[in-house]
Amino acid sequence: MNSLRLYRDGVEIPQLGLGVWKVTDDEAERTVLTALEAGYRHIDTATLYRNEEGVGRAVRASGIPREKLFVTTKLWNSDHDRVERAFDESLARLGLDHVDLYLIHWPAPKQNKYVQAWRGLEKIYRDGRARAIGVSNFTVGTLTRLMDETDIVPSINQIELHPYFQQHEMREFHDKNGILTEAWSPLGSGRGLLEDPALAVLSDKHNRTPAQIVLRWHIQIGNVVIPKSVTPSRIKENIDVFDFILDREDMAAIGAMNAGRRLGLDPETSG
Ligand SMILES: NC(=O)C1=CN([C@@H]2O[C@H](COP(=O)(O)OP(=O)(O)OC[C@H]3O[C@@H](n4cnc5c(N)ncnc54)[C@H](OP(=O)(O)O)[C@@H]3O)[C@@H](O)[C@H]2O)C=CC1
Ligand SMILES: O=C(O)C(=O)[C@@H](O)[C@H](O)C(=O)CO
Repeated sequence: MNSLRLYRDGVEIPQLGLGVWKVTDDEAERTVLTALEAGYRHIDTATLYRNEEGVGRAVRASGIPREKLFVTTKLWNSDHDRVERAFDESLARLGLDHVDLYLIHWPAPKQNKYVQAWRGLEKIYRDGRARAIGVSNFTVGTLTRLMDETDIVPSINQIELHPYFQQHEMREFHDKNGILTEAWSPLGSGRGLLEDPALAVLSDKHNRTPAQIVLRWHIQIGNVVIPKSVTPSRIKENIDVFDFILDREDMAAIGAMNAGRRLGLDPETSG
């Protein structure tokens, strides 16, 4: 499994992980165990997903040493002014004494508490209870304010990113500031991307599924990527993307799919 270096102090994040949004707590236990057995070592959950307990049960049942696993969870919008208590509640639900990555889930600019929330994550990081800290759904504006007003640069920004919504501006800003880009809804969240004819051509060329083509594209442009599936065959298929290469023509064909088509909420206006 490829890893990307997450932080200056050497924390590494597996480049591909399993996302579990919209997975029930019971389903999450089975799904995460299937993924760990398939070789995944990185799980992405959140307080919002209401499945941290199931993720924790799977982590313990797997028998895999904790230090071999990378667990991310996220601070929800309503907890921006109670960060340490919310973090303790997440650890308790997960049954863990630390997480590998803690994220602010959304900046929620209308409530204007994300700078205060980040200071709480800085303390959790300094106390060693999160090996790394980052953000999600931050924009150039909210990231710039965070970097101007606080001490630690976020290690990662998890944003909506897939062939229909390629986020060039954000990826360039991240690269300039040493922030990793992590792609949420990397497969287009089951809303038609994988049926795009351009992917069928590449699928035939490489004898790989459209999902594997898309995930390989993410890997080759340097994204951390967290596809979700509760289907065992797909969970296995999605991690089987490290033994083929998309050539320049293939990458250009996917690049041409960029349509500015956002599928999720707009960080500028939501929360
Ligand atoms: N920070 C944030 O605000 C957000 C974070 N996220 C994170 O990103 C993760 C991934 O995004 P998400 O929106 O869940 O969706 P994805 O883009 O990962 O797509 C998941 C959908 O694609 C289907 N699918 C998965 N693999 C395949 C395959 N190989 N072939 C065909 N279909 C496939 C799944 O079906 P099935 O499960 O039935 O197999 C599901 O319907 C989330 O789970 C969450 O962890 C997501 C949204 C927002
Ligand atoms: O809330 C929704 O409908 C979404 O679009 C998701 O982005 C959700 O807000 C979320 O943050 C999942 O991580």
